[in-house]
Amino acid sequence: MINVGIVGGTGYTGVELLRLLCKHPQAKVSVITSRAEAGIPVSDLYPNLRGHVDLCFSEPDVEALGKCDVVFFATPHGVAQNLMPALMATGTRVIDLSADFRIRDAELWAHWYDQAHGCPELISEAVYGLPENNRAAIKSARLVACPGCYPTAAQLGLLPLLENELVDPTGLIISAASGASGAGRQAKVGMLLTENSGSFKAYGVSGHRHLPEIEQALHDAQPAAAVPAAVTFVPHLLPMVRGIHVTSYARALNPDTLPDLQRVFEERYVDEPFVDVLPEGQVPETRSVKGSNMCRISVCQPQGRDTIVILSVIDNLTKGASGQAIQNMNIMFGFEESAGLDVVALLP
Ligand SMILES: NC(=O)C1=CN([C@@H]2O[C@H](COP(=O)(O)OP(=O)(O)OC[C@H]3O[C@@H](n4cnc5c(N)ncnc54)[C@H](OP(=O)(O)O)[C@@H]3O)[C@@H](O)[C@H]2O)C=CC1
Ligand SMILES: CC(=O)N[C@@H](CCC(=O)OP(=O)(O)O)C(=O)O
Repeated sequence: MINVGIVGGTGYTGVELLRLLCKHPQAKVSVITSRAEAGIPVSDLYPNLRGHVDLCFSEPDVEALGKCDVVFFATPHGVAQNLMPALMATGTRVIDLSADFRIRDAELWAHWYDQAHGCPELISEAVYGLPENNRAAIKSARLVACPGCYPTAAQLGLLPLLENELVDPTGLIISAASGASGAGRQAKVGMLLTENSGSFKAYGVSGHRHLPEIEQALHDAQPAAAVPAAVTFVPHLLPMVRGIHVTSYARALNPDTLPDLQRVFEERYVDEPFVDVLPEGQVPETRSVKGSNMCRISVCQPQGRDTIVILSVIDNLTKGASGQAIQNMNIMFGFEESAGLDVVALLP
């Protein structure tokens, strides 16, 4: 049994970590932090955890966290990077759900996140935590940077095409939509029920901070990588709580010699416990992954034309954040990859 610490336990990804970890056969949460709720029992704030989590929130404290085998950061960007040097000096391993260590170029990070990076010296050590692409490096990592929610769904949809050099990497279009829990628990007017229920809109059209992360990952996916991947990424806000739906469009490089795409996807993910390629002709729904760590994908070539359409859905809080973080923990500690994650989606 390993001891787990969570920094940022009152947020949506923090409480999702607790929901899953309290049933994990080989991990026990022993420290859970919140500055605002320090001293309060977890079950007072989250009654679904009553009888499952017998802990109080505490102030973030490096000494207490350093006694854990692994610490999850479920904090806004800019937080993990400041605590990281002291925490890693204790020898504990770290899984960061925030964006702090996802982008290899510290200046690019500073540009998109509008602040200087507080710990550039550890960026090169961080391993990007998309298990479907990086399992071997995750296993031995001391610091794992979990992918963002949109980047997870977008990459899983596009990787098979880019890895096989089937599509033009410079003309990728990713149209994505997320439920409101993607924005976190902090009060924001735009996230009020009265502001977004019964309505649908795009945001971040001129530039969203997930763009450089997606481009970096898709560029890495190409074997030759001669041309940088260039993506048009447009996120939307869906009037629901959980779920991400991504529609990606990619133009075939050689439409006349395209292989059977359904087979390409099925073969790419045949051994993946958390990627489900749907049978030809079916489309994925967000409700089919709600509360689960699954990504469901379908691929289609409408009218046999040059543009390939890939649909991918995840739960932003599970495969898009906390479930994927636990999947990474399982890999790092040599546990069954699906330990604690064998959850069937909640439908209806
Ligand atoms: N929501 C989602 O779908 C996804 C989120 N992420 C990322 O995961 C991270 C957490 O997201 P989410 O759970 O939505 O965020 P929330 O805003 O819901 O929660 C943030 C948590 O961090 C704590 N916190 C805030 N500031 C600090 C600080 N300076 N020091 C220590 N703790 C702090 C808060 O508690 P307190 O202030 O009391 O200490 C709270 O528990 C973010 O980086 C987010 O971008 C990634 C993928 C998907
Ligand atoms: C609906 C909504 O607002 N979604 C958030 C998702 C960002 C997120 O979760 O941040 P990271 O994955 O980078 O940590 C947004 O667009 O800012």
